[in-house]
Amino acid sequence: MAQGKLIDGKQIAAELRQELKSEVATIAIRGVTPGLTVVLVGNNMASETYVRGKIRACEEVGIRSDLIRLPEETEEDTLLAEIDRLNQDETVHGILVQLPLPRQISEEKVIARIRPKKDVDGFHPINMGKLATGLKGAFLPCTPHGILQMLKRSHIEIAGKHAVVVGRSNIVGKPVSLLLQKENATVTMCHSRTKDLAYFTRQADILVAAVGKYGLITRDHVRPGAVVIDVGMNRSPEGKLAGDVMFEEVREVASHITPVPGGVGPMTIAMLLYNTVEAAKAALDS
Ligand SMILES: Nc1nc(=O)c2c([nH]1)NC[C@@H]1CN(c3ccc(C(=O)N[C@@H](CCC(=O)O)C(=O)O)cc3)C=[N+]21
Ligand SMILES: [Mg+2]
Repeated sequence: MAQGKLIDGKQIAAELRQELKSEVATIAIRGVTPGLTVVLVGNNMASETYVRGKIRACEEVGIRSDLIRLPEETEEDTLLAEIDRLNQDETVHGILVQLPLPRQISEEKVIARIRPKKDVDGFHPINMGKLATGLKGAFLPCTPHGILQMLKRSHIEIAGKHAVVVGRSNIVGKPVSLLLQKENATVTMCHSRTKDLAYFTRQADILVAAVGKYGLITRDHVRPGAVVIDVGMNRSPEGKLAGDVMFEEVREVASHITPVPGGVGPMTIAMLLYNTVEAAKAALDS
């Protein structure tokens, strides 16, 4: 049986971290250590895992990381005041408030409060707006940027190709479609209200699945030879970490495919480090 090539996000992310490590060393000569502060509110099991991964990755490349833990019942004003303090702190180049937040706190308000220059997630409306209008100097959101890096470093051509994005979230679907358009792909966006999803996905040269629904993309959704990027983070019925794509059967028709775990996730973290280093460099030059 034919097998699509694995796009090894874990491996590519490791390469990126090595590149960033030498970049950090160069900045250190000028007396600055890039600093990332992660704010974690409440007790979310998945968030604990992700935050641990981010902090370990920072250590590896020489980025100083701080973790601020706030209790589940934290009031919105308390968190906003904490962000104000971090906005003022010159040793903090990047601020990341781990999502989701407890229900009493508006994520929208919190994201808007972070200084755009420290918004290493790329979620602030200023950064999103810059991306949408093609203005320079925006932090690119980490998952979409990571996907682009995986495609480029796997020598997959984007220009002129039909990219189909399933999912329209602010964090992945919308920004990845903008980035793919910028790279001259023809982009189709699908979502939960799309009728006959397979009709659209079967036309994709590059298929990005970013819905968060186990088993959404089957062999029947994929054109032979397509490149398949799986952004989903779900549990299979057996309790294993799995994406939106039925990996084994889709791999038999795809030319390239990303696994879960070991695909998009590690790239997201690598691009967070990248943005933090960029933030520190920008602070040096200002
Ligand atoms: N402000 C904010 N920024 C984020 O970037 C952000 C967030 N909030 N909230 C949650 C999501 C999720 N996310 C992941 C990052 C890495 C992996 C990752 O490295 N996953 C590993 C597996 C990890 C495991 O074993 O569970 C992998 O795919 O190989 C997954 C998920 C970042 N997020
Ligand atoms: Mg909320």
